[in-house]
Amino acid sequence: MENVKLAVIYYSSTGTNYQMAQWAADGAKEAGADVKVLKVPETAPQAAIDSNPAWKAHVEETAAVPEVTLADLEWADAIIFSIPTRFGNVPGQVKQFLDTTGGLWFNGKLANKVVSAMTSAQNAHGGQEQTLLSLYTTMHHWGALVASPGYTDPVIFSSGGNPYGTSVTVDQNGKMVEDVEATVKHQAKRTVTVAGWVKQGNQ
Ligand SMILES: Cc1cc2nc3c(=O)[nH]c(=O)nc-3n(C[C@H](O)[C@H](O)[C@H](O)COP(=O)(O)O)c2cc1C
Repeated sequence: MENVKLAVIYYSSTGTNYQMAQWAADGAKEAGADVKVLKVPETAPQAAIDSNPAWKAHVEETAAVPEVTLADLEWADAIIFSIPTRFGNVPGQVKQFLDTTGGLWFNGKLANKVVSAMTSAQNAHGGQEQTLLSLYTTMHHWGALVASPGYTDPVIFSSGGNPYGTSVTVDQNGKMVEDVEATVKHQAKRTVTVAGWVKQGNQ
């Protein structure tokens, strides 16, 4: 999908969603998209980060990843979010960022973005689907076009079968339980393909 600009926007405390964002970027690049991987700014107090060695290490390892800005949202034709489940909802860091998009929304700059989302949780039924739907609520208000994967490829059945977006379970050691790499890449390709159709139709 030449010319499709994709922002992969992630939040991650301990690396899972960072890895999923990288796979999404790889899948979209294979499909020919122009891709940026961007992190949602951290808002937690440093003391909270320091209290969890895995969180602290991840923040340090990803210090060089650019933080998402409103200009990135305006630039993108397509957006893939990758965010962990927090009590069946989006992390506060993500909500904080979404709540800065009012000006873009007011000026119609978020309408017709093609979006999809991915998530992770510690439990197999710990709220993954609800987290994706919570995020998609905001996408509907944006006037974005949600390109959920549905069951558009057999690979989706091999990794938990979540039609709302790829989701993965993370064990006590922070390791992914299901192998979702191919599913993430399929979702990324589908998102930029749909964005290409929308873009072409607009020209
Ligand atoms: C405040 C908080 C709330 C969480 N809520 C849930 C939950 O409702 N269900 C669940 O299965 N896991 C929950 N988790 C576990 C996270 O979803 C898990 O650590 C995350 O998916 C790992 O992603 P990351 O490595 O990208 O940070 C919670 C974690 C935190 C810190």
